[in-house]
Amino acid sequence: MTDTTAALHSVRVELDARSYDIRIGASLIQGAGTALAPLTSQPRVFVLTDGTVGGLYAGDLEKSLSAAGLEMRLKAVSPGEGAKSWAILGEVLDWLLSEGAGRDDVLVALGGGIVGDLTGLAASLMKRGMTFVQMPTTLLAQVDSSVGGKTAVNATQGKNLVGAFYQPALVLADTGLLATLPARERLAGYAEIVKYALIDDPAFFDWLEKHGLDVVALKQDALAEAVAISCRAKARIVSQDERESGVRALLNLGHTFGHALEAVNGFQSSLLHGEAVAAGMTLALRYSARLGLMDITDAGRAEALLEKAGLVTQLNRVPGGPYTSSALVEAMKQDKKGRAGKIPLILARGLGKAFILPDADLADVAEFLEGELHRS
Ligand SMILES: NC(=O)c1ccc[n+]([C@@H]2O[C@H](COP(=O)([O-])OP(=O)(O)OC[C@H]3O[C@@H](n4cnc5c(N)ncnc54)[C@H](O)[C@@H]3O)[C@@H](O)[C@H]2O)c1
Ligand SMILES: O=C(O)C(=O)C[C@@H](O)[C@H](O)[C@H](O)COP(=O)(O)O
Ligand SMILES: [Zn+2]
Repeated sequence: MTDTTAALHSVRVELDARSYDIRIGASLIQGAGTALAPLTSQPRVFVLTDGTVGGLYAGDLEKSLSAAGLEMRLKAVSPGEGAKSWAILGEVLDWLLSEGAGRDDVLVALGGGIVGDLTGLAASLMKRGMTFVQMPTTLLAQVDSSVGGKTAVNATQGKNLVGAFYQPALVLADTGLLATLPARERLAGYAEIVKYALIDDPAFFDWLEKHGLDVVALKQDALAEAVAISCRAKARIVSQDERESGVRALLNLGHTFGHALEAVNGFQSSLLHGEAVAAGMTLALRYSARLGLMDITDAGRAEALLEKAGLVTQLNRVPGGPYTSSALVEAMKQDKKGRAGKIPLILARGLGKAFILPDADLADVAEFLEGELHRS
């Protein structure tokens, strides 16, 4: 019999005692029980999901857990960024406490980045840390949010402002689950894939120019390749700088602008995180060109790659808003990377040549954004 649960790719995140594997492949959910059993001494596994993902996949997960002698205890939150809130985090912790969960229990995030960020933070807080497993079900979560241990909820003041670094013990990325993902969500994940190419992998950028649409169309070979390349890139950076004191900030390319767009939009579903990052990366590259750091035609090549897939890159066409340069710059000041009044920006000296500018001139950024808001 063919082993449909075999991982196609396995990527190791090296973090001393907190090292873990990312397994990537189709049908991994069928072997989830076998993969999780060694992580717990308890006969049950706690699973947090959202209503949509739970409706689609909680049954498959339960079957697999049950075949491994594990009972599933499930909670579903409402889909959407609103779940990354204090109120919902409190509900999740109340649920775990009322179920008697302990440090030796496993808490699984079955869902996209929203469920993953919320679940990871709950796992870090429960009795100061219970075992946490990521089962990412969106493209974005498989290439980015399930890896690296950033967990958070949002605040009215800004994105991800309350959180912790808390690594999972295992990531099971079943690429088969992406078959039900809406097209718009696929594109949001694609934006974070393009990010890795723009950070430090020009060969991957060239590959995406040829095969990017196959990734978005979920053609299995291209998809598995792109997920594995992305996870390797993220694992390499996280292994060097787990808590973002240096090089990890590169993973924030496009995010200072992107998070500002999300905050001004009020975290509504009219603007997804990945959509904000696509526009944010374009702004970062165009601002780099304005500073004379990179060629505007290279910034245009990156913009064309994103646009060809269907992502909106021009600030004046970004959904949500209204966005003003002053509101965006105010929101940028909440960036967690800021120190002593300085706001760093991730900029680029070319495609695949991102770097950290430690102290952005926000008056100049405001003038730049004003121009972008009127770009034709
Ligand atoms: N921790 C990190 O390092 C990190 C990295 C990137 C993004 N993030 C965060 O991740 C969040 C965005 O995550 P996301 O884009 O995965 O969004 P998401 O979690 O909202 O999922 C997207 C939508 O798709 C649905 N869905 C999920 N999987 C599905 C499937 N297989 N089939 C059908 N529908 C499915 C969900 O119900 C949801 O409505 C943001 O809050 C962002 O800040 C965190
Ligand atoms: O893992 C990282 O580091 C990232 O920056 C990945 C980003 O794609 C992600 O959106 C992350 O949540 C942003 O973190 P933040 O610290 O800027 O809130
Ligand atoms: Zn992101």
